[in-house]
Amino acid sequence: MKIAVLGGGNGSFAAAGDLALAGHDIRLWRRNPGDVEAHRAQGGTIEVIDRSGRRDAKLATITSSIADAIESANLILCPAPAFAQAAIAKLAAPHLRDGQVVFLPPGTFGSYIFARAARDAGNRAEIATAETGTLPWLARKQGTYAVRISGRGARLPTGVFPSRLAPQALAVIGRAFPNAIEPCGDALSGALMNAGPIIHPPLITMNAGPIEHFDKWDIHKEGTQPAIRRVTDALDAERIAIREALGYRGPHFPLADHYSRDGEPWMYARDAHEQLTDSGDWSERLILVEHRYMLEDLRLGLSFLASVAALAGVQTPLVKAFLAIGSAITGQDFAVTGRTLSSVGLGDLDRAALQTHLAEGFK
Ligand SMILES: NC(=O)C1=CN([C@@H]2O[C@H](COP(=O)(O)OP(=O)(O)OC[C@H]3O[C@@H](n4cnc5c(N)ncnc54)[C@H](OP(=O)(O)O)[C@@H]3O)[C@@H](O)[C@H]2O)C=CC1
Ligand SMILES: CC(C)(CO)C(=O)C(=O)O
Repeated sequence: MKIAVLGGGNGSFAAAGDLALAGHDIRLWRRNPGDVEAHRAQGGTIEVIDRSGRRDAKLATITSSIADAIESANLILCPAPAFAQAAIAKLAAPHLRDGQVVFLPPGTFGSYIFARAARDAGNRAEIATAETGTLPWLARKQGTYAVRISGRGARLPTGVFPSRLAPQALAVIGRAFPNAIEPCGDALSGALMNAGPIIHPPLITMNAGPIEHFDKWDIHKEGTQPAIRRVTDALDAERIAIREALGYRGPHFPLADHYSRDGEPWMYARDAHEQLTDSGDWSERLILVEHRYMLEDLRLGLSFLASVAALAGVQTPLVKAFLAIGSAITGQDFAVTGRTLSSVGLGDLDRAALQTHLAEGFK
């Protein structure tokens, strides 16, 4: 299948490399022409490192023209941080065509931002946008053209906008992720599966001391202690309460299952947490005020959860507490700079009107 992969971070390199090795025709788009030229000069490959060893994946195209990347792609994959979505969506919007599917792993409701950008660009093509709860690869770049994959997505709960197009959209996405895609309803349900805003805020704020003191700190190894896990579970309970109040059925993919040795498997294979900590790749230098854990998951992810909680009538004391702590750490008011239903253009809708819009799309 022809797949456009947008972005140049860990997730985009893992996606491009892994899907090329699986036999797909990969068109990688990056914003910086210099990075694209250098990658072409290197030969246009990505070295994928995993339990099977090291393999070179040859990409079909590497380009800084998003139109070229998207043209004739069946699936457009955007594994970029949520704060990049609006800019990328605006560039892609005029070029999207009937039948194409845009998939954001994960999304923070970015699937709606892509759909609205197409609409705002006057593009009336019948496209579907979709999102799931995590990146289908636990991945860190190892140098400029190599990426280590420590785990892969096994179950990807996926919501689609508009949800009336879900059967067609999920069939396309399923060709790239065989046996992993699980329909979870509309795009808001997909957004409410996102694990990043649950796992990262407690890890980075409760580890703020060691993160700032040491050159490198592994938030998943030494940084994941029982008190933090208890807070993460309580924060996750707020996310699940929002889902239930809005009528979304389970499974809700509680984050606790990610750490568990029995019970329901989570989104990655059962030993993923151990694989991740054993890799050593998450022993990182984190600049708290700049890192995506703060500016993506805490600022955008939790502010979005807070706004949906308000619509659903659910109390979310921990969501609010972490937003306040994040704002204090960064000196930025996340109530102003965050993502909300209003900031994506849905502030005027009540619950029923929102659910109809998510099912039907733009008229
Ligand atoms: N990595 C992982 O293991 C996991 C990641 N996730 C999630 O997956 C997503 C991707 O994560 P990851 O790849 O690690 O993140 P990175 O921090 O590696 O992504 C950064 C990349 O995003 C691209 N980017 C940033 N801003 C823009 C922009 N305005 N326009 C175009 N491209 C932009 C840049 O590409 P360029 O270099 O070309 O400029 C940059 O290299 C995030 O939502 C993350 O939370 C979830 C679970 C695991
Ligand atoms: C590995 C994981 C799931 C937790 O930090 C992640 O989201 C990341 O590295 O960005």
